[in-house]
Amino acid sequence: MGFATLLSSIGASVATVFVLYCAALFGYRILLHPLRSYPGPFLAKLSDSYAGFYALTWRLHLVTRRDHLKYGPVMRYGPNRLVFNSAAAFRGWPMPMHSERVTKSEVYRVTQQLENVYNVFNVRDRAEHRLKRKLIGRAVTEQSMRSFEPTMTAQIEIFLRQVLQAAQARTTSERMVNMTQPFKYLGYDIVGHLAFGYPLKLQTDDSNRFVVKANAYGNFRLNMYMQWPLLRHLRIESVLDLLPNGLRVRLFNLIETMIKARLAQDKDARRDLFFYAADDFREGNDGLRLGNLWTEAIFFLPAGGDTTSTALASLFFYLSRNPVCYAKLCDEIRTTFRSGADIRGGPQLAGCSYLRACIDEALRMSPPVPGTLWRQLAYDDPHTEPWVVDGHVIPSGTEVGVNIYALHHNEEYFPDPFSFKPERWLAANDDRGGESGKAGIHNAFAAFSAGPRGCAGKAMAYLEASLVTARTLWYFDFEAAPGRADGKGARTRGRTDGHGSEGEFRLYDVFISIHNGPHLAFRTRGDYYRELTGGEL
Ligand code: HEM
Repeated sequence: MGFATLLSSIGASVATVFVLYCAALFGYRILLHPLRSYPGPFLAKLSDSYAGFYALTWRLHLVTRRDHLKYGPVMRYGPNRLVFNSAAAFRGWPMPMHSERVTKSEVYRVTQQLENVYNVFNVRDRAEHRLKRKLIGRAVTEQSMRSFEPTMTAQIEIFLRQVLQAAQARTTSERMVNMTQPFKYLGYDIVGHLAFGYPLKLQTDDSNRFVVKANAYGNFRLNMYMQWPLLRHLRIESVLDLLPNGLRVRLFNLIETMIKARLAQDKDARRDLFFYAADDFREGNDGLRLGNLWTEAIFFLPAGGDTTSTALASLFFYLSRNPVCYAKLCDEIRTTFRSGADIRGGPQLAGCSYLRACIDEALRMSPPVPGTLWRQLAYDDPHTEPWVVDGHVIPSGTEVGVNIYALHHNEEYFPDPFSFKPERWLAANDDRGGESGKAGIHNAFAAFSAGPRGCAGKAMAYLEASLVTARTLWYFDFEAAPGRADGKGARTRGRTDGHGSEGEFRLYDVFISIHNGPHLAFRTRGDYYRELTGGEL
């Protein structure tokens, strides 16, 4: 037998074995698998490539909602995955009897850089998580926020002075601002101070602005891995690391600079994340990089920098398209406070119930984390009774999730889901127990997730969003910039997985949301703005 013949017969045997393996695997998944009777897209039952493909196109949140409309409230969305679209399923896992039994699923491991180094976001061991959460949580408690507020306010004032510049510009195009950028820069500047007391200065200098793009690419890659874990073996990041001056390399260098700058100061120099966590989070065996502090920083910066800016961009979008809501909110802010400087965290700001309702409604319609957060029964769960989610007994090894975007647009909880209606959050104040009442819709509000793995920075997010919105409306008026479509045209002709309506702020899902716009035109309100310029015109 010639060499070529030998080679081709080996090739044919390998191909046959592969085809038989796939046939057996797919046959098992369709005919014998414990999830076989659940409805769902056929390809998703065979392989995670279905979700992986839509993650690649940034539309997985839209497609998941569309599929729920077709297949119902529980569907098989991967060989071992079930996704639910009900408040009962969402509230089910943080219920006391469940919370100790459930943890983040295996897929979060794809976000680890080293096998045994975890951060608060991806750690799966519950005892280890409790410890990390306690340390990280200290930096973002309501009490810590009170001492951090002056730093946050100083950054917000930079933002407001830039808005003033735009409002006073001569030409229409200069007066128009694409709000995605200033909100991203503000978000990162604030979280840079909160993490390591570090002035990232994205608002005033473009040297570090690449972090926004670097984190968006990083999240996109990780989201792909989370949806289609097989892709992880491609190790794209190793290739990216070879690119001199690539975004990932620059991001890592910047984080190293931030940590080193903070290490050079006294621990007590400021009340930042480092202050609270430095004694427990040390350098790794390989030095600073990949140590605990490093891995926490890699997560903390986008967690705090990207999310709140999405909440603000979508809120400003909806306010600029809903004049009645805009007027009501202005009235609340402008009658509650006596000056812009008077707008601070505390009972008065917390008492602005319409403001809070507007923020919640924006978070509902355009959630900064729009996807499915996968959970699994903890590997060391000592209980013998089954894990039940919304009446379904979950077979062992199954990953379960609720898609935040789909739940937030579920008409059962949010009638007319593509309309911006802050009133829905106020309407049922007297009907706390009722299904359609406040308690009912709060149960289906998942923007911050819930339970022990819910967002640690929720208090900070509300403070930041409230201060920015209230102070902007104190000094300025704004409207949608003429000639800019923003949300319009979101429906793609012939496609059924487009965004729901023309009035929706378009988000793209890369685990966090990315977006563009809204484009707004600002006007100063009377001469209140002089407070920002020290009295100068
Ligand atoms: C509107 C703004 C925000 C939204 C919508 C949001 C949403 C979320 C969500 C959905 C999770 C759960 C992720 C998962 O299960 O995989 C989460 C986790 C987390 N968030 Fe936020 N977040 C926001 C702002 C912030 C801020 C400002 C910080 C801190 C500076 C922060 C810190 C964290 C941390 C530390 C976790 C991990 C919690 C844990 O696993 O124990 N977040 N966030």
